[in-house]
Amino acid sequence: MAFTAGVITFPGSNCDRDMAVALEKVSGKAPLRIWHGDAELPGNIDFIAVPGGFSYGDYLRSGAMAANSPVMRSVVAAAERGVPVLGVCNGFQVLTEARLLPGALMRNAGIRFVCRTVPLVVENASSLFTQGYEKGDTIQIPVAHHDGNYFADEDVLNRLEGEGRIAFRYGEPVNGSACQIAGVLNERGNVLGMMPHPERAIEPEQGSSDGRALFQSVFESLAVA
Ligand SMILES: NC(=O)CC[C@H](N)C(=O)O
Repeated sequence: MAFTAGVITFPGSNCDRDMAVALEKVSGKAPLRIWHGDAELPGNIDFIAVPGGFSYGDYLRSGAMAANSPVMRSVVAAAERGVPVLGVCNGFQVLTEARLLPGALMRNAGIRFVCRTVPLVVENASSLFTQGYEKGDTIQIPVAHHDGNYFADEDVLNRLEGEGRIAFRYGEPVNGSACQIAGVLNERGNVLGMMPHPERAIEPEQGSSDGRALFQSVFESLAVA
């Protein structure tokens, strides 16, 4: 496919390569690798992935320092132009800290790092990221985080619910997230943040290939855009 995707790398990112491999496997084209200090994104960028990891060692708050890096000003501008942006795990934390998504990711309710494959229920199957699923599908996707406990005030939670912006919910208790929220969309629907890692569930050898449909959805939506 003729799309230009990009994967951002911050100091401490550790899922950027996995994300790049997943994007290449699904689209057939290697994404650009973009460094956090690059203030300019290529003008032809069609899709941006903000990957997981421990940017800046999770100091201050997970994602807080990365959200203030030069590249994020361009990511925010691209999101405002309608470019699809996916934040996974630490990427989700970065997107909330950059105010592209509402709410915050707090320390897991059980205090421990949670690392296992969990069931996710697809709540919105009409977004550009989730149109490859059916509403109500339960998919198996790995999580690996200590700050995945989604928090937002009641007004925000009601809005997210009412506007169909909860993309995924956990199918079982994982980290204490409000309303079991695992992934949320922005108002326009072109930014998705999720704690589980779809890039780690691309091929059966990984234990699940349920994440593949998410990337396929993005590339298919770019094809008709
Ligand atoms: N895998 C990750 O992206 C980890 C995210 C974050 N550093 C946390 O543990 O909450």
